[in-house]
Amino acid sequence: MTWHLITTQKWPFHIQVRKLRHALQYIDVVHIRDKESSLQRLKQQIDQLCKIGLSRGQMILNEHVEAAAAWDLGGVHLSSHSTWNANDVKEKAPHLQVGVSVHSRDEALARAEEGADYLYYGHVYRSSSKPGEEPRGLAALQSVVQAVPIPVLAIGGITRERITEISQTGAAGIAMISSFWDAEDVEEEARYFRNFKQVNYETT
Ligand SMILES: Cc1nc(C(=O)O)sc1CCOP(=O)(O)O
Repeated sequence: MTWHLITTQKWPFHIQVRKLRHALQYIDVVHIRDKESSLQRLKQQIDQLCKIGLSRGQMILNEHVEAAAAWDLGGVHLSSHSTWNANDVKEKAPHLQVGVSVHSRDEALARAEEGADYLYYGHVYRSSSKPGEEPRGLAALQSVVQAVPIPVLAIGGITRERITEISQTGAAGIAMISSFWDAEDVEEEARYFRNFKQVNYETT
């Protein structure tokens, strides 16, 4: 299972850096998702993450294709209503991994066709980040996983208790906000997800 940790606006960035520092050894990918900050501010944030030991290759930037390429990050993640598509990103910056958020099977098929490297499908469970919106559920996740030839990561309301059933759908991984950032012990939380990933690799 791939594990993406997504940054949040709920906690100030310096608090997120502090939390990340504790969990660093267990973290694979940090998706920097901040729709408000300037590019200058995002650059400062990325520099701070580098300083605590994350590599640029471990970072995915939300939406800012040119910046992700210029700063030599591992990838870019596009929202479902992005003005970019994966094909255009690949033409501009072939080395960037391109992820796209999708909310239906048809969207998933279209984004895979356009050349996305991976998808987020959600929200699978009720999520405080999507208040009042009905979750799409595990069966819908499984149907997307089966429809496309690229990895699908589950997003929305992901917790420890749910990752076994998520992995049973064939999903390639999980992406999360709250259950990491709001955990009392972020190191323990991160260790759990990392260990799950390793167990899962061994058994599949
Ligand atoms: C950023 C995001 N995208 C979603 C989608 O369905 O596309 S759900 C979501 C929020 C995920 O946050 P949490 O882990 O706190 O539920």
